[in-house]
Amino acid sequence: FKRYKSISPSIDKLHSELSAIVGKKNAVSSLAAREHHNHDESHHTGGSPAIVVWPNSVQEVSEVARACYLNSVPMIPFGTGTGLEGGVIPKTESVTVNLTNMDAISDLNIEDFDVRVQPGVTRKALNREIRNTGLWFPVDPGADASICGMVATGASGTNAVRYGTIKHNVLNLEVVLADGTILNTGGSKRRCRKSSAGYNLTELFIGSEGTLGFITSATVRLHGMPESTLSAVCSFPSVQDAVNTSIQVLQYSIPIARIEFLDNVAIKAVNNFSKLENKIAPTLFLEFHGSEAGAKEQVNQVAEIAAANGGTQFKWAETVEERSKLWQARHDTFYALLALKPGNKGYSTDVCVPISQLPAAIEHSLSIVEKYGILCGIAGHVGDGNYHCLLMLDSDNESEVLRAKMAAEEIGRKAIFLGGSCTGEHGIGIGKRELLKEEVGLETLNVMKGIKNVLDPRNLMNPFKGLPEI
Ligand SMILES: Cc1cc2c(cc1C)N(C[C@H](O)[C@H](O)[C@H](O)COP(=O)(O)OP(=O)(O)OC[C@H]1O[C@@H](n3cnc4c(N)ncnc43)[C@H](O)[C@@H]1O)c1[nH]c(=O)[nH]c(=O)c1N2
Ligand SMILES: CCCCC(=O)C(=O)O
Ligand SMILES: [Mn+2]
Repeated sequence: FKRYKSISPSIDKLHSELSAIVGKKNAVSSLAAREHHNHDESHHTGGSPAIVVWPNSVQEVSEVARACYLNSVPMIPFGTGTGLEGGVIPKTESVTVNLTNMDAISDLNIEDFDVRVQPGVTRKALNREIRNTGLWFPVDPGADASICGMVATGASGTNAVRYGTIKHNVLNLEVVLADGTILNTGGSKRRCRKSSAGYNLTELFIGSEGTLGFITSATVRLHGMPESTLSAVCSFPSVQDAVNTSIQVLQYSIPIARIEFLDNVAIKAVNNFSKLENKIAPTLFLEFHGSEAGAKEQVNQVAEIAAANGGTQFKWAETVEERSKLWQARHDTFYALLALKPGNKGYSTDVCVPISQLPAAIEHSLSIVEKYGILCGIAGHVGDGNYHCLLMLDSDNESEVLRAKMAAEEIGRKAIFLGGSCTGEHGIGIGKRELLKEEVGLETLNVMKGIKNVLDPRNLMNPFKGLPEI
């Protein structure tokens, strides 16, 4: 294989040092390894890492970090590469640290509803492992992402309206800082539901996108499996009617488990891709969890609200298979939309607004994509006020790339204007660094920069991501 030819001698020296730490076969600069680590699932592009390492323990991560730190070479943590903001893409000559070899699930406390996972554990792997305990881990970005990667991006998904986002489900983190220091954000072995002890360093690392350190294990909360689960689809005369239904469901404090919006384009795409037969109309995918009586009561209340907004009768997913087909289709919406224009890349926006502002935000988004002439499908976790416009673009078409970028920026800016965020769950990554500045303001940004400077004074942890340049 072709070995990477570095421009700086320090990389060759570092390669030998890293091989001595993780073993020769776990410190690689082959073209295949470099290309595997030069992209995520987004449209973003950049360079390839100079070296990829696969540490096997937290001590090895610490020694790898120490070696990179002493050689002043940037490091990029790599989970499962399903991110949508280019977070794992190198922007300078870097070492990518692939954490998937560390895949232990430990400290399962069934009575306390918690468990500890290393970065190689994905959400599906955890749920497989604990399936006979009556517990589950509900945070579900469509992809089978690593749970530590989900912590790093501040992820959520379709269940957040009922079970919270990853932020609400983390009790403690073990992290390795740029200089190799190992620490537990809540203190060693802490796994209590609440703590007022000191600054909340656990939340500091949630959504830090690899810019503050490596997350080498996460202690997360589990939930009891519901006794009864009912799923249904309901279509509406207009986007507003569907969105108003979800707002009213929340206003009545109905503890709905999932309430997901898909527009006409997205419904057409999932029908084709996942062989469903939904009416082409603004649609809600719904799920209810509870005791048998409790879930039915929720259904009756939501059916009444939907009908008052012109919704059709619920179409039920009757069997377990039908239910998982429905939610797999929702999770595959990104790929379903891309299949509408084969060869295109997807540029996903991710705004989150106060729920009362959803109708105005979505209406504005639709006018923006029309203005820029971009094909777009909308899928949203409307129960959280969070939705995605997936802008389809041909990456060889410069004008289209530019127009999509401008559209995404205007959509993000409008959300900020409405009291919302430019990213509800995907993160800032490469593309939203300027919007972050507009969202939090200069004073807050300066505090963030100060924190970055304390934890990573040489700016070696995933530079050019998250924060605008210092
Ligand atoms: C089809 C589809 C659908 C969705 C999504 C993706 C795809 C392909 N996502 C996005 C994605 O799954 C989500 O951002 C995951 O949290 C990324 O986890 P990975 O392990 O793949 O991180 P990945 O390897 O892509 O890294 C992402 C970022 O986190 C950092 N990182 C990763 N592991 C780390 C660690 N152990 N320590 C420190 N930093 C680390 C990286 O450096 C990078 O900056 C999503 N998301 C979502 O929130 N809701 C959703 O609905 C969806 N839906
Ligand atoms: C098209 C949306 C991008 C992925 C995502 O976050 C989701 O499906 O919810
Ligand atoms: Mn999403």
